[in-house]
Amino acid sequence: MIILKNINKTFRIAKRKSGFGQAFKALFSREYETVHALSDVSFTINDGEMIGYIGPNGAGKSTTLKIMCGVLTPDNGSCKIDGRTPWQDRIEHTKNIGVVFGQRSQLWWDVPVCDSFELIRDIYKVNKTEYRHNLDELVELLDLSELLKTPTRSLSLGQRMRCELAASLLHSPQTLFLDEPTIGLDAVSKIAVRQFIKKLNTERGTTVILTTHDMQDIEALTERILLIGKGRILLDGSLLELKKHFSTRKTVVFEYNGEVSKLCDGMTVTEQKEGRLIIELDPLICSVSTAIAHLSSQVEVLDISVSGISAEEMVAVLYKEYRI
Ligand SMILES: Nc1ncnc2c1ncn2[C@@H]1O[C@H](COP(=O)(O)OP(=O)(O)OP(=O)(O)O)[C@@H](O)[C@H]1O
Repeated sequence: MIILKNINKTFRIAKRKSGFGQAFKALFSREYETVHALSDVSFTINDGEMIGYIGPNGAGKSTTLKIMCGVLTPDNGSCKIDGRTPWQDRIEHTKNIGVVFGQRSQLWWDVPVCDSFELIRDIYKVNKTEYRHNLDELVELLDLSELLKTPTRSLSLGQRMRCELAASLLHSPQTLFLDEPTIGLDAVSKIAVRQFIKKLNTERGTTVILTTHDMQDIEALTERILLIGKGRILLDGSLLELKKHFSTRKTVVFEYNGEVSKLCDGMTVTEQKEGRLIIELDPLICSVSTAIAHLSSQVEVLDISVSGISAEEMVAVLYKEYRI
């Protein structure tokens, strides 16, 4: 279980004006400014949950993750992960977590992937049987057999990300922190990585904390989202409930034969051509079933699809609403 209570973190940054004269002056007297990266951040995550931790650039996501991993110490507040304080019980804590930072690598650049894995086994002191079992499973699930003998520097981004995921899981951690795990991946690799994370959560019960700007990751993986903006937690809720709350309209696409002569109140046409009609519905005025009945009475309906707000649209609304 992860419990964060009133975590604050500030960074002190040296201010420097441009120009050689100012650079020289800064050698003798420096001015500093304080950045409040996290302000009173509190939340609880239960074992086996998969959380989407979202917010705009600079909101404080990576800082929170680094505190939870024990890399950064907060100014004050408490963080307990399975009863341990990450920055105080670092060795014991590290044995129980896996971390993937999409922009950084934990693999040794010039050595074959399998050698990096062996080094990780040594660092984490994973016993041979457990290592063999985990490696076999990960090689199969992530399709790594062709990659093990390749040096990391020769891997494509998607191949490296699959190896990074495997590296973070060789010691069977109970909690996995993922910071933008699908950044820069092509569509096929993204789907493979998402499927793997989902499987890990359902089959091994691994707790997953995922930060991403890719709302398709959120849509595919998480049921609960935590929204952070300007260092403060602004919202903590179920993705489905949020979507329902923000879904003030529905989009219905009709494929049909014939002539649509009239629409009813609450329907707005966004596109109409060659037997295809896309309408936006205001559900308070016109329900989906009313719209279907109304159009079916005029034309032969061949196909219908209904969609609500996407996670992407919802997050755009949220960011606007909270002015972050
Ligand atoms: N080491 C550091 N030194 C100084 N300021 C920092 C440091 N790390 C983070 N910050 C500042 O803290 C704030 C939060 O940064 P953080 O990296 O946590 O944001 P983020 O939500 O992960 O952003 P992104 O989505 O762009 O990765 C930012 O204003 C950032 O400039």
